[in-house]
Amino acid sequence: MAEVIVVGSREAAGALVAEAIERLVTGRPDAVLGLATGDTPLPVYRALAERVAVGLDLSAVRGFALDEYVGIPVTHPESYHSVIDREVVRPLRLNPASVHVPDGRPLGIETAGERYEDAILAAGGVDLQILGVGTDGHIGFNEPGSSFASLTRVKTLTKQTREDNARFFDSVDDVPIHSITQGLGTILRARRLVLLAFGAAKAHAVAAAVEGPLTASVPASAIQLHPRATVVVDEEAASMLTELDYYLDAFANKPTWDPVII
Ligand SMILES: N[C@@H]1[C@@H](O)[C@H](O)[C@@H](COP(=O)(O)O)O[C@@H]1O
Repeated sequence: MAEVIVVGSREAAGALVAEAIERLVTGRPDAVLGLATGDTPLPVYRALAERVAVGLDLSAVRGFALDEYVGIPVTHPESYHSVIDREVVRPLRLNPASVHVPDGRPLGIETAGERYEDAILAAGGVDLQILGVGTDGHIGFNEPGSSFASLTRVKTLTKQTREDNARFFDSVDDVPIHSITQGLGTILRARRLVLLAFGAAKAHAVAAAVEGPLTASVPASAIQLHPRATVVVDEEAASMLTELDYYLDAFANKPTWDPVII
């Protein structure tokens, strides 16, 4: 099962995951990070940027974003190319040439998924994958029904996801209909998974992912198949977990030899 860690705030979650990433990179300067977009991972990136400001060197780190919209120019401010550049590459002083985002441009889109898979394999795989979760239980843009074996490919977004993401665009009609996303099979190959979720709106998705049946209807439930998955949530996002007391107890009694996340 996934290890569940309940934190008091988004900032505390960011600090916890940033510390694990610093440990990872200290041991392996060219570690490969799986990068999520959305609001959820921002506290992690902010906490890492603070560490970079006081000397942490992430310049050899490599990165692979989870997903990208299809059908908007890469230069669009809400393309995940732009978001990753703005929220991750620049503040963390990563080498832009080492950070990859799926190619959502129409030309060659049929083979873009395969090319992305090849690039991840050539990099030696993802060491630590950061994940958020959609209110409908999607991870990346793997909408409900996505195969647990899926690899990077084009997915049609659900109405719910387009409505959730409309806040980044002028209107819901401006949210692209298609995306290109790492598959659940791709995500499960990462050596470590860290799924973050904050706020009551995510409580249902978190409970379904951690404790619900393994089902393609809740793509995030795929994390139950991963041997090293950690779920970092605030109290609101944890509020529908039936076994909450057990998770709190397990974390309070975590063996000292067992590091948090990494
Ligand atoms: N493709 C992204 C997901 O990777 C992200 O997890 C989800 C939740 O977003 P937020 O973290 O803003 O709630 O939104 C988008 O759909």
